[in-house]
Amino acid sequence: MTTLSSSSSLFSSPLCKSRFSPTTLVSRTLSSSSLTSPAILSFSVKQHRQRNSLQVKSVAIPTETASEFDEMVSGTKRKYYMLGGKGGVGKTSCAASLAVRFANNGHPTLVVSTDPAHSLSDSFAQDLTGGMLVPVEGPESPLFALEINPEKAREEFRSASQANGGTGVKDFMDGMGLGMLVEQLGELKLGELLDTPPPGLDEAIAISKVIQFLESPEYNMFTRIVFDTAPTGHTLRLLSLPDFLDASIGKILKLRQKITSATSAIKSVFGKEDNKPDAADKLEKLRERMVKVRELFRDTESTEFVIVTIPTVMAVSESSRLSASLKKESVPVKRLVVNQILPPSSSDCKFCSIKRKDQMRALDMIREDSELSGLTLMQAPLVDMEIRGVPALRFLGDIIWK
Ligand SMILES: Nc1ncnc2c1ncn2[C@@H]1O[C@H](COP(=O)(O)OP(=O)(O)OP(=O)(O)O)[C@@H](O)[C@H]1O
Repeated sequence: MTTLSSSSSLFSSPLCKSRFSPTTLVSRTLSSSSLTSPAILSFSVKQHRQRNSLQVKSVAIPTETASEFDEMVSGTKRKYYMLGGKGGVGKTSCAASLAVRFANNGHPTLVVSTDPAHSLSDSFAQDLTGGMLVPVEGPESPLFALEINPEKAREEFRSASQANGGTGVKDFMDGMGLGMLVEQLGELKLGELLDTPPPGLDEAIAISKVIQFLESPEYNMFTRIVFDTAPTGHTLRLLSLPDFLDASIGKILKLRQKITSATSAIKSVFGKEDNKPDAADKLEKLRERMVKVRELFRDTESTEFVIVTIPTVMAVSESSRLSASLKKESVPVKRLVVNQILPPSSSDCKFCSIKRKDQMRALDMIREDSELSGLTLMQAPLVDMEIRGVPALRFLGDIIWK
């Protein structure tokens, strides 16, 4: 069994004389009056750690009012949670902890990393590479994790697209004096696009891959799907990418149609066989999945995008822009997780108190921000341990997702 260890404090700097021991574990909404002095629930990390190392089945966390998590967990209809934000703010930790929390509350859950720089394996302290679903040991209901291998997914996409403009078709068409039609395929530069993929392409392909998985009956059991998405820039490009790819593939398919009708006319004269039958089908399927990705992101019934941030001016500004872009793209956003908040320090640590003041200013900024103030705020403290493995994720999840 993995136990939580805390061998090193995050505050071992000479500036901080006392060992850091956070006690402010709270999730509140922005409508509450005292954001700058969050209510302190007397529930220490130490207590939590003790409970986890004893593997207590249900961790009783004091709650303030009807919980946000109640809403997230209710119903057996499948729901998708996409977690995204600036790099390094704790997206993976939050996504993995949410997945553990769902699984511990009766939902067979799948957690997927579509970030090309995966850290889900590190977070679960388990090897999840290989592009297949891997069972995660520990939670009460089934929890599976999946790291999509972007290279592999892209390769699949490439072979589908090349099959339409590849040498097989070209040679055949050249032979028939219709090579210029095939050249038009080249002008779409899909091959180039795959050699130097724009940010977002890997993710779009990864998400479409997940949809492909979920279409098969053996994956019907999952009622919660949590996505650990790539950092903000990728996510924003991803949102416009399906339209772009949809258009490109649409053009290719039209050309393919022209080629097919030209070849069948020639075939009927010369009796030649075209043995490239299913490439267009494959491409069409891919296009359909891209459209599904786009629809999934905008489906208010089943999907929610959760923005994860930290209380710094830079992160809050980026979150505000992300929220605006998501709104523009009609992606449903309701909650904002502010991670790594320093609890008030009882020691005379100057570094801690300056840092906390800065953080409180950033929280004020959130409250005053026109984009973010309408979101439900969920606060998570910076804890003095590495969030790794199911017990640690369970611990973090119980704090954030209340
Ligand atoms: N509340 C927290 N308290 C202490 N450490 C935390 C907390 N949240 C995250 N961390 C730590 O911060 C580091 C980065 O977290 P994580 O990998 O979840 O971020 P990320 O946003 O997914 O990063 P990337 O953008 O690089 O994928 C990890 O070492 C994680 O354990």
